[in-house]
Amino acid sequence: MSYPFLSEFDIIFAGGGSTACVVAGRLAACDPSLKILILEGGQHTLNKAAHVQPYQYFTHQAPGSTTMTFNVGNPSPHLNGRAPIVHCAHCVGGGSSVNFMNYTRSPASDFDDWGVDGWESKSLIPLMKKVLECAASLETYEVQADRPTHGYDGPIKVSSGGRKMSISEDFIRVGSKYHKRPFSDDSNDLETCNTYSPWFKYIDGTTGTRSDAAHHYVYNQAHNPNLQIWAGKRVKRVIFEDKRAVGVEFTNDLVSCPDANQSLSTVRASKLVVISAGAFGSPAILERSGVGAEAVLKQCGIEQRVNLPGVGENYRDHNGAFVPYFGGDEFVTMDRLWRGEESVVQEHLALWNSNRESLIAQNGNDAKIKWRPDEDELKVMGSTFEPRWKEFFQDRPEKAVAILTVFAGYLGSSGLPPRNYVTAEIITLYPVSVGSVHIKLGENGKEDVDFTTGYLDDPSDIVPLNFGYKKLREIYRRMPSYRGEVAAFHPRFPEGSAAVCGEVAGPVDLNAPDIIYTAEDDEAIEQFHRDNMQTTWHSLGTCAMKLREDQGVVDARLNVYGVTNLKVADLSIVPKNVGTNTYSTALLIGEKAAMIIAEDLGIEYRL
Ligand SMILES: Cc1cc2nc3c(=O)[nH]c(=O)nc-3n(C[C@H](O)[C@H](O)[C@H](O)COP(=O)(O)OP(=O)(O)OC[C@H]3O[C@@H](n4cnc5c(N)ncnc54)[C@H](O)[C@@H]3O)c2cc1C
Repeated sequence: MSYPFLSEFDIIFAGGGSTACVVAGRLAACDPSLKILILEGGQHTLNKAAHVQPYQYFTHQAPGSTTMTFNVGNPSPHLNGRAPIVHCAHCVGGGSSVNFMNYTRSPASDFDDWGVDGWESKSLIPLMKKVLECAASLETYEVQADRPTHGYDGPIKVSSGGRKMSISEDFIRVGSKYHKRPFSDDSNDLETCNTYSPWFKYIDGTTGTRSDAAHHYVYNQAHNPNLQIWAGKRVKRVIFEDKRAVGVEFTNDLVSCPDANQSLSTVRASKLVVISAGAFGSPAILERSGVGAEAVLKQCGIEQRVNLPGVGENYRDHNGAFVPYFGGDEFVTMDRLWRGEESVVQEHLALWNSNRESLIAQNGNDAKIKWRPDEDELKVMGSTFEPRWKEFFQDRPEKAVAILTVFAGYLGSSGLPPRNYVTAEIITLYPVSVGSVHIKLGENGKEDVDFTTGYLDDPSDIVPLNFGYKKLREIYRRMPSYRGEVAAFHPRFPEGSAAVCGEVAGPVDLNAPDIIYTAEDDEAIEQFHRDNMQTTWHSLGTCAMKLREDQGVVDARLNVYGVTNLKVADLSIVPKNVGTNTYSTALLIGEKAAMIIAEDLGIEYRL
């Protein structure tokens, strides 16, 4: 069948998020004559304050936001019947344009665990720092000089952000004393964990702006007419001639352009189609193109082109809980800015425009521990976690069970009274539970999503959350800014319990006894997490790079099995979870994908 193609490009990217921008930007820089098109469902982000000014990151989660897609999961008995909502980005630059900007890297061994040729840590580390003659590194690490695993000449800037938060300094000081863990100034060296450390950010230390993939890989090549971004365009499916991908079909995106017509257009790709629509978008495009499991396609009335039952399976995320506390009035938090108090915003904008030592270049989150339990903690965590500890963590000192941190400010959308808050956060890093994301035909005959998060399906997954709640509470109780718990957002402890929450005058002594929790209290914490645990926005794995017979979707060179001229490049290819906030992994996959594609197309890779 032949199609009336609108125009022709060498490479078309279906989706213009973090990874797509890296790949497209690198290829365009290597060969400016290459005709590249990025089709992105969301809108442009170029120089828009909500994307460029770091402090605004949480605005993207507001109800009605058009820069996010709100994916509603199926109700789960492990979440007390709740249907969890997992957001993903919907704008040029994808997650890199809306994320919290926390700079974290996984242990090098995570990549070795994938077991995929060419993706071992020894092949990937050179992409993070400049050791390859032909390539620049992906980051410029502004916080410390001469660190062997960091890069110093890449487009993505890593700094400590604007004005430092004293609450985070207290977290490191109190945490390391009370929790008896050492301090380290770099827990992102691909190995170190279990230390109290500063948490650096994807923020340019000179300009105070977000270091996203859109501005730093693609928008900065606006002089090249061969690199085009068409925003507000939703890719429906890949077009094939026999088994060869030759283009894509797209329409106006209903969220970005609600009034535009919904007619379909096609563009031709003479060399390659790269699906880069993230963990939700990429499997959906494959399934709409007839690549996937028979039952899924049949339910949607789509003719199967390639039987790939792994498409949409292997969904993974990290598990998070955000718990607010009252903070002392005399401490600096992000609350007044986040509430939009005009005088404070103007004051900090003026600072930002002059010397950048401003809260505009902050996310309120300057410290963390990548935590591993010690013997005593493991005893308290009990037998439900023991098998998981022994099988995965025990002999691997570089693998953390969770990240514990505090935000200086209330990170939530409930209208709390205007005062100072601190939010404690736990992110568990290698949950066992796995979910899936597929398209389905909704009751109205329109396409819908059939999304199972898998959250807390495995009994071991809730244990670190429960333990982390108690540990973070003990740490924060000892910090100078502590003024008690915002009870409505904590577990409902029974009346008379020593754990009952509420406002207090100030912190307890560093050596004060820990709160003793009864079995009933523990049950309240368990129920709290089943009712409230949430995504950490680290969705991945749904087009896994594995052997085809092992439910793989792409091979080690990112080719989709069973067809030609079609690759996937984004976090959906990650076969096993990574112990990190995932922007670093998306950047790395982008760098690696660019080299693979250049090699495939015979382009000299020199930057
Ligand atoms: C709210 C939030 C906070 C985060 N915080 C951090 C953090 O602090 N630190 C960190 O390291 N990581 C963080 N992350 C994670 C990180 O940003 C993501 O893991 C990463 O950006 C994913 O990259 P990707 O290329 O796989 O997908 P994305 O960047 O999500 O890109 C996919 C793109 O494809 C587009 N798309 C989807 N379907 C279609 C279609 N059919 N047609 C056209 N376009 C389509 C989407 O609109 C999107 O722009 C956060 C993510 C979010 C969402």
